[in-house]
Amino acid sequence: MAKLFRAVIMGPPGSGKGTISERIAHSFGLKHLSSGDFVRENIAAKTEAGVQAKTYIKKGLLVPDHVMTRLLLPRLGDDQIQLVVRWYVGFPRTLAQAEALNSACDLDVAINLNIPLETLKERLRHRWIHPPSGRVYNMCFNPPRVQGIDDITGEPLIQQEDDRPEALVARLRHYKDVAKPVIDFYKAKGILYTFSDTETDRIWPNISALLSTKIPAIQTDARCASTH
Ligand SMILES: Nc1nc2c(ncn2[C@@H]2O[C@H](COP(=O)(O)OP(=O)(O)O)[C@@H](O)[C@H]2O)c(=O)[nH]1
Ligand SMILES: Nc1ncnc2c1ncn2[C@@H]1O[C@H](COP(=O)(O)OP(=O)(O)O)[C@@H](O)[C@H]1O
Repeated sequence: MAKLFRAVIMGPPGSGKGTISERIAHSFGLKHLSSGDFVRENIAAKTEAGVQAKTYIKKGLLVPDHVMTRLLLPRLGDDQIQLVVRWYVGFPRTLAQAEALNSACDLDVAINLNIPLETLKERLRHRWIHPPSGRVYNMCFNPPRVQGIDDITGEPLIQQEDDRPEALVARLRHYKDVAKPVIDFYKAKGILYTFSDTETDRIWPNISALLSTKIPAIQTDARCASTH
């Protein structure tokens, strides 16, 4: 059986999970599953879970674990996401989710982004997204070519409801409380890699170097395993 590479990227809202995942997708050809995008798809499609999730997101709260795990666990084995590499963004976010994921599969790497609070607030004030694709822009860091318009499709960009300052402070405070046990969980497993900086451009080379050492080895194992 081919060995899968499985990784998660964790960090508070605005820490760069989406931005770094785009770079990983581009450099390593790995697709990812983003729990935030998935929640937003369910809200837009008005599924039962989406309707439930919306009430929490509007208040800047996490969606409860039983809703998240019911939504996401069936998708984690979805081969359309990736055959050899699975990359999860924004999940798990609580210890209960980490334990649920752990009983479904083993992870190889857990990346933890540690970014100062003031930097997060400043970034999210300027964040604009293209909901259908999940593409993220920042009016200072990576602005679209035309203000308010997605570069690829020409469709309008929006500011997310939960990036409003009232929801934001609650989200950032809550993140800190729930993330600590998850970080400790992965530290105890010996797979935690923490990156601290105010700039994605300074963090990215270190993440890229880490993945270069991990992914080829695992993909080589996978090729060997599949020939025996
Ligand atoms: N100024 C600045 N903005 C950044 C940097 N890295 C990411 N951003 C922007 O900050 C916002 C939050 O990043 P995002 O990847 O969406 O974070 P996530 O919530 O963790 O997925 C987005 O608007 C990004 O374009 C950076 O190094 N500097
Ligand atoms: N794993 C999760 N557990 C609980 N709620 C989640 C999870 N992933 C996403 N959400 C909900 O969806 C919202 C948007 O998620 P996301 O796009 O990852 O944004 P951010 O990292 O900026 O909070 C979160 O603020 C939260 O309410």
